[in-house]
Amino acid sequence: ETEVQFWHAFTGRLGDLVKAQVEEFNASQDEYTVVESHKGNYSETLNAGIAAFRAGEQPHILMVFEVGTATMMAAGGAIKPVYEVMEQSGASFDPDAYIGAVKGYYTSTDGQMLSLPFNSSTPVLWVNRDAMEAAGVDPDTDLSTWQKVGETLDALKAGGEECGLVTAWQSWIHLENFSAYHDVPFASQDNGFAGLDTELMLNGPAQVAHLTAMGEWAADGKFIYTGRRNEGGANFRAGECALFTESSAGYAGISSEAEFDFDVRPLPYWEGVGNAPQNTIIGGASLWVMSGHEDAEYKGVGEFLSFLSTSDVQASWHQNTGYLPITAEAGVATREAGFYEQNPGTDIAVIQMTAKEPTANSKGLRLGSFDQIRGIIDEELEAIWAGDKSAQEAMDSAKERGDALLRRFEAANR
Ligand SMILES: O=P(O)(O)OC[C@H](O)CO
Repeated sequence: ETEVQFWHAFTGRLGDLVKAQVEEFNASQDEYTVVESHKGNYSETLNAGIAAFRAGEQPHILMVFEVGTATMMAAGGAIKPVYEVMEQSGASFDPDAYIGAVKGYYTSTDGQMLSLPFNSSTPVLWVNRDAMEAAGVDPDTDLSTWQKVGETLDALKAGGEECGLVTAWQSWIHLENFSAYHDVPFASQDNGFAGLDTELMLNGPAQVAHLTAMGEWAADGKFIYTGRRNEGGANFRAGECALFTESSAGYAGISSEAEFDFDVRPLPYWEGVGNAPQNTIIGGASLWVMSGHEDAEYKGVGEFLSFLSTSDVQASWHQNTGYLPITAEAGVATREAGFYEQNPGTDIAVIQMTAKEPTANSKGLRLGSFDQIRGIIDEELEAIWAGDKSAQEAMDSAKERGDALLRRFEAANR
């Protein structure tokens, strides 16, 4: 059997679910064997793929988080665009079946799909209802705006809650999505979509006001900082925190581990700031096919990607994980099966991302070296939470340091 190597970044419940998908595909036919390997977190997996390519040992399929998209798009000869793989493999593939907001992110300017939007998410607010109740706060309290969240954090603290708010992916949620959701730019040139000559604009008044409030909540012990990625998930799932801003895909772990009553709400916005609520943007990852392999192997890659996009596989993936259903058909099948009625709130992510026509500020981000830039942003945010810098100082510095990397990327990819 022809072997297809698939490198991904999933552990825990998500890792088990990917394994199950691969096993199902392998059992469904006898021409190809997909071999899945966990290569660390999203950044480690991206770096492992790049290093392997340089050594001529690249896998066929590499999971790359949304942050690495511009880097992969600029990687030219290292990748084989998905539309080409599908065309050549003859596997069934209908690019129009994918929902626009998801497809658009991974499509070239001339409308060709470059990578498969396998696991796409958007951030939401997770609520530990038992923790709210224990602190004497009505679990149905309106948490739609950050103004209301601020009041609730006061009430939670007064009721003895030691971790009012925790977050995953601070830059993604509190800066990148924050900017889109309030319809303010994160970077110039339509957040990088319109050209490589883009500069960060994350130090604007809306972002600074939000981070100032978060910094005050951190100083008061109402927002607890746990790490740059999804470390806070462990605290939330253990029942230690009341509110958790995290990916819709937090559902996979929360639904399988939480021993408390939880619900999910739209990401809060600041009433009166920008055009909030606009729409939130995509996160998660997509599957990139790497160049340098045999035709017969690409045929197997095409069959596997086609299998992953089938309505049944997508519908159950969406329902088990909280990732968006990447095809319209999988969304309809999920609704018709009564899943959203039985699991209220699980359709919030799709609605939040697609309810409004995206603006130039809310289509997403396309910035080179963005994994490294996120590292800079994380460092600067940590300085705010620690009380070492004001939000304005930290974001001015993030802009200056991040822009230097954007200039280098521009020079290398002109
Ligand atoms: O947890 P995920 O897979 O939804 O990813 C969240 C962020 O997009 C990572 O950059």
